[in-house]
Amino acid sequence: MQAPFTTLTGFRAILQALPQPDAEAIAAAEARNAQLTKPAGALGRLEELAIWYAGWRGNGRPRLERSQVVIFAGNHGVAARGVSAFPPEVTTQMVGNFKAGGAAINQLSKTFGAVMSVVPLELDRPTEDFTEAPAMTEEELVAALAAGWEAVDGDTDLFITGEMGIGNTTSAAAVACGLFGGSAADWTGRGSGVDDGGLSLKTRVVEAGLSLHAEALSDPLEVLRRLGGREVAAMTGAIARARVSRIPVILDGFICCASAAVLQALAPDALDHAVAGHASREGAHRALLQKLGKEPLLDLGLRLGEASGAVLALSVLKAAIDCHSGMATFEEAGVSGG
Ligand SMILES: O=C(O)c1ccc[n+]([C@@H]2O[C@H](COP(=O)([O-])O)[C@@H](O)[C@H]2O)c1
Ligand SMILES: Cc1cc2nc[nH]c2cc1C
Repeated sequence: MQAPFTTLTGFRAILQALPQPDAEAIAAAEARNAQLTKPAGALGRLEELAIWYAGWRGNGRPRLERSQVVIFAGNHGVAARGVSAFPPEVTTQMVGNFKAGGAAINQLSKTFGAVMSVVPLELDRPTEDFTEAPAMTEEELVAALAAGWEAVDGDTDLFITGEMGIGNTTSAAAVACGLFGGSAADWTGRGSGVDDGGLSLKTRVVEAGLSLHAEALSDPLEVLRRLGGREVAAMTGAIARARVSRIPVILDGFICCASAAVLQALAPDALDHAVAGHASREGAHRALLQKLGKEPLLDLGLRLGEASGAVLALSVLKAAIDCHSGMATFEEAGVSGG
């Protein structure tokens, strides 16, 4: 579906009129949950997950049959500053690997039956180095938001987005710092594996970006335009599209959550359709999840990105829905209630 906005004003307006989950489906799911053959609350967070999912799908006894995973890839001008453990050409090389089926996310998507695709965003035209200029023009930001929006299949039951972009933990740290304040050091981490020297350089780079753009950071979309990147913005657009179509989302790691945070800053309920898939090993991911008010489903020490943690969490969500929709009630099974 073509994005229903061609300007940032248009994108902003969409976020001011978001649909809510279906209250009747939530009530039906709660009633069903109370009758299932288990002590009340014994399935812990699985119960909340199933009821949350039922609300967004508008069905008190939902199914999860079609999951979509989209990986957005972008290159960052700021990568030339030496903020990553890997050279910038790895972004394009990994896109080749995704297309050939050789990356972790290809295997994980296969394991959990998700349809995965990759969307490279002008890889031969990196964003501007945000320590010197805004990363993107307004037109470039709108194009990236629209690319994200248009990548979502309106018929999917669940949406997951991830990214590939050398330098993007620097960009995501700057976006998080721009949105939430604090010092650059609060938001920077080792990304793809920089050493102590790399981490202190990266922190100085984030500081320089924040200081250059300090006067313009009260608007979350300006934070995204000045400090973000194409794949960061595409994830923002995709998560927004899923919200508008009432498609539940599982968030991935640090970069994905920085993209999502922009939406929350624009509309406080914009992420009600999203759960946090996992806690990444990236230093500031937990702090970011706290700002989003999200408790991660998994904590496996991952720091890969490319939607890997979110797709692993899909297994938990699927299990929750299968229990909710497949279990017998006390009456059906002839089991005495407590
Ligand atoms: O998802 C995460 O939390 C995460 C944490 C560390 C690294 N990454 C991945 O590593 C790349 C960014 O690392 P860097 O050091 O180049 O900024 C990018 O392709 C991300 O997918 C992702
Ligand atoms: C090899 C490699 C694979 C990745 N996948 C997601 N981010 C990545 C970063 C690197 C460096």
